[in-house]
Amino acid sequence: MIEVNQLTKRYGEVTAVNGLTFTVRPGYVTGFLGPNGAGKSTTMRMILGLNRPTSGSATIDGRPFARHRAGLRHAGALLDASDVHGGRSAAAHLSALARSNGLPRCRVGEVLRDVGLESVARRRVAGFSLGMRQRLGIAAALLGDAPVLLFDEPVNGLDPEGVRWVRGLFRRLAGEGRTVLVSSHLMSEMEHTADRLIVIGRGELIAAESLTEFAARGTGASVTVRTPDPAELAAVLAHAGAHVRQDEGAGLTVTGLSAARIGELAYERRILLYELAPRAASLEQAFMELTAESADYRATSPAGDRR
Ligand SMILES: Nc1ncnc2c1ncn2[C@@H]1O[C@H](COP(=O)(O)OP(=O)(O)OP(=O)(O)O)[C@@H](O)[C@H]1O
Repeated sequence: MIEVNQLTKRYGEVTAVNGLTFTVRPGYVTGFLGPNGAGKSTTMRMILGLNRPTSGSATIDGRPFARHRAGLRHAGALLDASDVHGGRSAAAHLSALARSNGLPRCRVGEVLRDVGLESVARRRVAGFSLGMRQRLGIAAALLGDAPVLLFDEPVNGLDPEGVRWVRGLFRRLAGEGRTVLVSSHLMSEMEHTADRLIVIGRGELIAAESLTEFAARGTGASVTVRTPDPAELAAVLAHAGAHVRQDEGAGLTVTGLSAARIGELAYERRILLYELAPRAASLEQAFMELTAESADYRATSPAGDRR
């Protein structure tokens, strides 16, 4: 489990992370999302003890990472795939890591197999593509067979087959009961990978919840209602502040009221309901809406419309 409590990091005038509090639970893939510059990498580096917080704390299984004596056995991470000595082979790079962390040499062959780099194990990393470097970075994260794993933008440079593979890998790792935190600035990458989301913008927490809960926050969220008396129900709901659209047949599409509130109002007026179905907004839409204010670098249309 990763626990972040009131974590703050300032670089001079820049506040990269501002009072972040969240928990990342074992057994799930948790997506760590935010626009470019939101503070994801800085937060991950603080969790791993590589950056010192200005204030607040981050712990892995109850202790700061630096206080875990067997570092890589406790938490593995892919932070920057280009951060490898190009003159070394993949196997030599992983062997050096295994040696310095007191891990058995046999792990090197195992993780190279896990990430599909077995056939190029003896090749110099300088000749690797970005996708191969990502796989090598993932292999390094897996080396210690750690219960807690962090991956910063792991999908960068992977081809579609690689993306599918990495999704399957994260699901398997979470299925084994590990804590898996994966950062991305794209909701489309997380939609099919993550069970839960932590969303930040300008260093501050926007959401920490399931995908379903997050999607329900978008303004595109609506409730479909069917009743034998649509005109009367539409009038009641409009009076309560909802926007109501009458669909073909006896259906209404309602925005601005929860399904629970619609059910209560119908019950109070003794209006029969045949169907009461919440429809979530798309995750992408919710993400764009909730982070619009905090996106530093987003193109605007000529009219300045940010949607
Ligand atoms: N060493 C540093 N010195 C000064 N400012 C920094 C430093 N590291 C990060 N920042 C600033 O902190 C903010 C957060 O950066 P960070 O790299 O953590 O964001 P991110 O969410 O990982 O972004 P991206 O998706 O673009 O990788 C940015 O404004 C960045 O310019």
